[in-house]
Amino acid sequence: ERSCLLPTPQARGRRSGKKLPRASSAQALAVAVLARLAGGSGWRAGRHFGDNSRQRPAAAGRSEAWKLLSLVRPERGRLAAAVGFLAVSSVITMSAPFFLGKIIDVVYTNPSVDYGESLTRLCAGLTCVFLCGAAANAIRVYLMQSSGQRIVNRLRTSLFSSILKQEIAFFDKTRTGELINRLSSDTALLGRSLTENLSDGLRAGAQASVGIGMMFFVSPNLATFVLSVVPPISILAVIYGRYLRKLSKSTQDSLAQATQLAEERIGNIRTIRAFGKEMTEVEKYGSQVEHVLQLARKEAFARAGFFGAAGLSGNLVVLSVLYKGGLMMGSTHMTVGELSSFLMYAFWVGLSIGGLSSFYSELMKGLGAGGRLWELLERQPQLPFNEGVVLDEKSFQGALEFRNVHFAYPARPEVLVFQDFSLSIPSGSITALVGPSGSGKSTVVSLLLRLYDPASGTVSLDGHDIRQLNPVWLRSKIGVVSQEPVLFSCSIAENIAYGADSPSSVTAQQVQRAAAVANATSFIQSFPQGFDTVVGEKGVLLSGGQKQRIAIARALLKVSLSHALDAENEHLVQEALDRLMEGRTVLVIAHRLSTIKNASLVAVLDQGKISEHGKHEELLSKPDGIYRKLMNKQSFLSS
Ligand SMILES: Nc1ncnc2c1ncn2[C@@H]1O[C@H](COP(=O)(O)OP(=O)(O)OP(=O)(O)O)[C@@H](O)[C@H]1O
Repeated sequence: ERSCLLPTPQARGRRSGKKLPRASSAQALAVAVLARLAGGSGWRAGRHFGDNSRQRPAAAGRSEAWKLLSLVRPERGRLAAAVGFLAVSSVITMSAPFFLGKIIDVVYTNPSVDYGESLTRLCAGLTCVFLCGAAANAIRVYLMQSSGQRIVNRLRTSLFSSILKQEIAFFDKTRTGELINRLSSDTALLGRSLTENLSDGLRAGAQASVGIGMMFFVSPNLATFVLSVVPPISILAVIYGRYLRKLSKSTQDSLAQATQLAEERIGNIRTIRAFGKEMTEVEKYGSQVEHVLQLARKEAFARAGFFGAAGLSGNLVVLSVLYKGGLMMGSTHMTVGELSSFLMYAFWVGLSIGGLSSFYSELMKGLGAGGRLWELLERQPQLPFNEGVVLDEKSFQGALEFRNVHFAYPARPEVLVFQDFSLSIPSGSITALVGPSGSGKSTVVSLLLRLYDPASGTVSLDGHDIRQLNPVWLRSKIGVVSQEPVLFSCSIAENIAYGADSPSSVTAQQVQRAAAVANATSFIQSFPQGFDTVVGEKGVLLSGGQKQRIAIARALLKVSLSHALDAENEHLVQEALDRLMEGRTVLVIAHRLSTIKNASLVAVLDQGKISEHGKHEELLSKPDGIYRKLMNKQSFLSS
């Protein structure tokens, strides 16, 4: 049952008087309560609760580069310091081969002279310089990483806030996993790209160019030779690298699927436990990770080839440099120290070029993540989040009215749920809303909560269109209790067959029979794919009662249906509901006769509008009335 309860001053006098409807807690789906407040009058225009989510974020509409800069700006002090330390450590790193070559020459060319003292001085000096280089590098890494983390934290907080302010229709259309990915990996990717990766890239770029310069300085001949050999190898490496990335992406995708399965099953552990399906789920997960393993094996094979070839070509380049350098030494164009320096520079250049290529791919990943993040960060909620008028609480009556409302869910715009729907719920009344499953009873509550706006027509509270009211304030006056069964992201047939001990051996006839007993056949057959319609997070969106009937069919395949609450429990919940409804305007969405009989008014919802409205007895006395037919069908529920 779903109810809305609205307060009235008069209702106070009735507190101890009128008996309230006995809404069945076992069937309770939702109770919406408009809290009761004392008298007064008028609008309090222009009051806002907190921030205004419809204001455009500061970065909106600016260029991509400007947006990135706006993220980095708060960290500019730390980042500038990090770049300074980066310059110091790079200069030291790149001067090392030159001085190490000098040391080798001192040792090698003066074997007969006593070079011990100058060697000690040179080594001690270089050790101090290296220590400074190491310290500068450590400080750089710390500053970059901590700035990156701060940027990521700021990004995550604004993103989470932006997500939570989106309208409900956005969540109808967007998968949760996608949003979680934005929050966790995309923010981390962008943060890293802007800090550590940028600094690694800067360092690699500086070291590669200084290294190449020094190679030419030490030996122009040898440098020309190396630079004619390396580029073709690099091109091959880039092509192979792309292939590897593709493979690695398939592995990641397959892993993501396995993770999604695990996430859903862990989240629904109670249902799995109740059906004793732990081992079935373990098997399903096992076959998913087996697929990941197959892809990972292929990737490992490709990687093994790549690293083997990379190592071999590196060694071959070094060998050819030694060979050519050796020949040059023989003809006295080069000293042994120069050859050593050259080799060390070549080594650094190789490392730096590798660093540059990973900088590039990380940068691309970061920019891709950034694009996706901006889209979400700058998305304007289509319904206001926390702005609008707040009614003066003293004059608050709690009278509700739906006038000529047309409505279709944004996720299914082609299906009109309401067509010219009008309903008046007087202040302090108890109105029961009845109607066939899927007729839009829950939608009435959603419109009341302003989770969606009608396409046309108005929903008003005390005569004020709720579109002018602050939704946060409006919802603060409404309490909702709901009870929804959980379905898995697979077909309706699989969801029903899930109840059997061995789902694979369940026949289509058994599934259909269970659905028929659970009164689910007609709505299932109304879907184009019938029993093969995929439901759950990715599938079509079902009404609460439709989901319940699928769940009932699922339970029917296992054991006979049992009630969720025992009598005592039900009594306790009922008492709480009675207290909740006391002195309030109540809208009960009811199936039970006992509940409906106690309502002051009954409204029958059929084909998008109210088809009958009046007292229970009046409606029941109409010979061909829809209400009468509905009651006849559902009377077994009143027991
Ligand atoms: N979020 C949604 N997006 C798209 N369609 C929806 C959504 N929620 C419900 N619907 C559809 O809107 C129609 C009305 O649903 P609603 O939940 O209001 O029915 P109901 O009368 O409360 O049904 P029940 O008694 O079975 O709970 C149904 O056809 C349903 O499939």
